[in-house]
Amino acid sequence: MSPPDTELLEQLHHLHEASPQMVALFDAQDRLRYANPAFMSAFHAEADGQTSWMSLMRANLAAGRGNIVRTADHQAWLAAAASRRGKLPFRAFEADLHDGRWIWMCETVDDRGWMLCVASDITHLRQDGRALRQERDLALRAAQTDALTGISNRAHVLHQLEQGLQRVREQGAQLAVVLLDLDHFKRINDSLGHEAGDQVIRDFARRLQQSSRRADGCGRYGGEEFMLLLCDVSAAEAQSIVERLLAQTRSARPLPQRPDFAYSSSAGLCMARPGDSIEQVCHRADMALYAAKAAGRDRCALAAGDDAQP
Ligand SMILES: Nc1nc2c(ncn2[C@@H]2O[C@H](COP(=O)(O)OP(=O)(O)OP(=O)(O)O)[C@@H](O)[C@H]2O)c(=O)[nH]1
Repeated sequence: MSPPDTELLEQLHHLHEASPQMVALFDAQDRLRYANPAFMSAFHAEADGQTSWMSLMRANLAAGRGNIVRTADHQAWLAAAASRRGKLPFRAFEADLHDGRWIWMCETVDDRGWMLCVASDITHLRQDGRALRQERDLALRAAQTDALTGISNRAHVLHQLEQGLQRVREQGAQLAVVLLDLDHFKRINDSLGHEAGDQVIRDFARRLQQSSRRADGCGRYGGEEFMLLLCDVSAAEAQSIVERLLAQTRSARPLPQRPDFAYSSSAGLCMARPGDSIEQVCHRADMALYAAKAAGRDRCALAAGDDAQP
């Protein structure tokens, strides 16, 4: 091997001094013999040739800087870390620093026991992971949300209905399933325009959501049709919740450009039975909605059989 080229070594040294990577060299007695500025600032180290890894770590642990150690017993941690240190020709691991950084530390040990430590700041990887999770959450939310109203879409409210039916089946829970449909909505669209129609749909969606509790579910089922799922209520309790919603809807004036404009909604309510499928329960609620429309609209009708329940 040819003797080291001084110019090359100087260049290497110069780059290490300027690098954001943390570089350090420990001798066979584990004394810090070289540390670049990035390493010195991260670990509050001084490469004076006297400081050992153990004393450096001990000082940092006492001062709450350098590596974060998630155990109260610092002595035991130091002993365990020392016993692992320098035993393999190469080792890489991640570590959290008190300054908020997350680093990837690589240790290379030669056959004389000298150790080169090179650590990279990988905090951005964690942030990238967080951004990815946020994007996934947004995509999931978008897939469950109706774009016009911001409440659950049909697929999501049907998913909630499926879960509700499972609770009815397995736990004997009570679940009221309500289908609601805005009255004469075609007329609203035809006379005031589609944009006004959209405003009315949004107004109703907001009222619907306000009338459902955290455990309940609601969503836009179709164009001007909505579903409300009320948990742990009797038919009579569900009916009074729906009547209240219909009364609020009746007195709403959702169009600022037409302060006299009012609208209404009809509802069909049925109680889920153990063993009901989504189709069965929706069919009964739909029949009840049809009955509410036929009886003059702006009312809540109970499905046959549910009207006799207390
Ligand atoms: N503005 C608007 N209109 C919609 C939307 N989705 C569906 N519609 C309209 O809603 C109307 C529904 O009309 P119909 O099903 O005939 O019922 P209706 O006029 O409400 O009458 P009843 O239900 O019998 O009281 C249709 O004119 C659809 O075009 C929407 O997102 N925005």
